[in-house]
Amino acid sequence: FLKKKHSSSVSGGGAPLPPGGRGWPFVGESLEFLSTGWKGQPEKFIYDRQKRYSSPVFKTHLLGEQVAVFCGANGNKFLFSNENKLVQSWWPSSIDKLFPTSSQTSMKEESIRMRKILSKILKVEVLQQYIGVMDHMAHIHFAEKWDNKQEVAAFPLTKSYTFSLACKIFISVDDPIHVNRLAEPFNVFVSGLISMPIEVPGSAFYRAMNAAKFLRKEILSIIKQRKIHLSEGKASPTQDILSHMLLTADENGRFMHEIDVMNKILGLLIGGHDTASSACTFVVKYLSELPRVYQRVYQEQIEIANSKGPGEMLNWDDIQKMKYSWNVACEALRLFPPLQGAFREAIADFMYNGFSIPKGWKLYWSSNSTHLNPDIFPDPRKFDPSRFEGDGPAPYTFVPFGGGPRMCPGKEYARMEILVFMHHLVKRFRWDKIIPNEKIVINPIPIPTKGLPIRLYPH
Ligand code: HEM
Repeated sequence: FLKKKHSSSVSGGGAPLPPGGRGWPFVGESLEFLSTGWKGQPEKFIYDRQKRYSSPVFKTHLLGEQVAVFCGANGNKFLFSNENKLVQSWWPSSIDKLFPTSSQTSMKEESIRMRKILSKILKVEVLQQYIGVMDHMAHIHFAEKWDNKQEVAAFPLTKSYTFSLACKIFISVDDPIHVNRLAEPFNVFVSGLISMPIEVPGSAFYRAMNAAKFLRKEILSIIKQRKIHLSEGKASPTQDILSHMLLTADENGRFMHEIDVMNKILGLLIGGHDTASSACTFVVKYLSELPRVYQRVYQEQIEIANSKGPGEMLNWDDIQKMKYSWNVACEALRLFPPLQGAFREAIADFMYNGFSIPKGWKLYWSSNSTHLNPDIFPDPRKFDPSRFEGDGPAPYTFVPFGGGPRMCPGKEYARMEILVFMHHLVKRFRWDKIIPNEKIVINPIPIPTKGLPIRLYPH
């Protein structure tokens, strides 16, 4: 009884709108969009439509919004380089409601200001000082959760690694009881992020709102206590990202509101663990499948390990030496990008490729529209880290972290934590997958359905 809607193909100004469909009333094409991910093929939604409409931009209806999907390197370039000119960041309403802002200024101004502060705090010079902490935390993690085990499930463990790292480096929480108290509500919160924003008891969104309330209260009390400790000289101004955030002013000398600090910390804790744990999991998967790749990573990491004195921590130079390992991680990020893409909103009417894009439309870029394109990455399903040697992929084709002014501010942090993880893993073990063809789902990040159980063989 639900008839698919046909949409008009010409905008008010006369230029044609991009080709495409509207799908079903209310849900639009959301189910197809999400279900291709549940089936492990998120690229199918994009490639099917690109083929059907023979166009690098097509329109669709997702999450209650009229959306234009921009494809290919040119689409990425256009959206990334027109930030705050023709487009601005936009998040689905479920995310928006879970992250309210205290801001009195416009969304655009506020996000530019926040971005500047965040870039200052997550810049390489600040992060370098945490490599030793990451190394130490990784050591404890492996000693407690991997050593002396014959079999483990890699995904829950990588999640525990990235989450405990984030708790330590962002807010100096390292007591395992406290970390565990935060971990569960975080999982509930993340499950509600991409959901229908319906606040009825029992819905994913309702549970996420409750989890968010609890987490806000916890983080706010950590912030208040930290402020007191900083003023009394009992806490260090550089001990973690929270201290940096409280003490970093924008160019007008303004500090962040407590509420914004809380939301940013919440955002970092979320952005900073599920994505990176997915990346670590796929590194584990590919290293078990490809002994030659494993051997080269092992060689690289063992040379670094052997160059260290007893008890000497990894440092920034060591991270720079992990070139092959990073190429391997990049290839895993190309094949299974933790985030499939992100949204923007048109802040003016504009033309793209002969099509009219009306102000207010939501726009979407997707990493898979280039990552799995055989014209850009020949034999795209093949795992081949040499793609990243020399100059590497052409601009705007390899985009797991996005690009332009809104590129993921946690990229360097992620690189460090993934490489430190690889260092500890290969230094200790070889491993086999227990389930040879374990299914992968994308919901919304890619994960092996059974958590990637592996059998460990210590060196
Ligand atoms: C492998 C790991 C990661 C991947 C693949 C990844 C990817 C992305 C992508 C694609 C975006 C959206 C960019 C856009 O809107 O165009 C993003 C945004 C963001 N990421 Fe990451 N990320 C990762 C790790 C991290 C980490 C470790 C942190 C925190 C330390 C972080 C913090 C953020 C934040 C705060 C944003 C929002 C930025 C904004 O809206 O301006 N991410 N990330």
